Amino acid sequence: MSYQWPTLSDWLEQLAAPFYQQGYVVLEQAIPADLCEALYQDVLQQQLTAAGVGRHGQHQLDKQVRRDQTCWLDGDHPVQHQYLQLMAKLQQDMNQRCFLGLIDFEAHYARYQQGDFYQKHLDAFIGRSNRVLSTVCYLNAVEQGGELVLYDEQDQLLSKVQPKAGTLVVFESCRFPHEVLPASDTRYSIAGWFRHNSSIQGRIDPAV
Ligand SMILES: O=C(O)CCC(=O)C(=O)O
Ligand SMILES: [Fe+2]
Repeated sequence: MSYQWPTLSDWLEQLAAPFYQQGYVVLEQAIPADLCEALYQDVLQQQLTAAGVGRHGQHQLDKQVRRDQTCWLDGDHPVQHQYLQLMAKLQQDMNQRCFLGLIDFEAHYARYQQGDFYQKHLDAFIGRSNRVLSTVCYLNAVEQGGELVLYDEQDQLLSKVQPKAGTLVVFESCRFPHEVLPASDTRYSIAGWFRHNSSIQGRIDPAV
């Protein structure tokens, strides 16, 4: 896989323009091809563990809801740091253009193996989470299965995304229900969330 990555300002424009119009964007070839390849090699080395639902003591392993395996990104690791730096640029730009007040970004690698899925859900509920924008970046191409399906607020199908290395999806966390259909081929991605700074009942990031 190789492609020419645009200038930073073109990149930001390609993401921001559709996002501003519709609250979500699906952009192919959205991270540099060599970075994508390095992240893919990196995730293959990681110890991934079964993902849970909820946080802060309410963390549950719920295999009815999701079956992926995850590992949080760590800014001390050079390749992961590069990805986080790129997302920091996006954060800055989103704050300037859309006044979102994002202060922070958290992200994890995820692996969906054959049969793994994530049922339809929202990443945040108004007043119950600091997650503002959800991001998913795909690290490998899959022939079939594992599509991300995005719905609108009326539960109408908006977009079905076939994972492809370098594709980035960004959407408003509390607005778009979405699901991951059962994977056939093993599928690697980075799911991340930009957050803002309101504490809710004294906690910075309660369960979603
Ligand atoms: O991997 C995807 O396409 C979406 C994952 C997701 O919805 C999540 O981790 O919350
Ligand atoms: Fe999600």
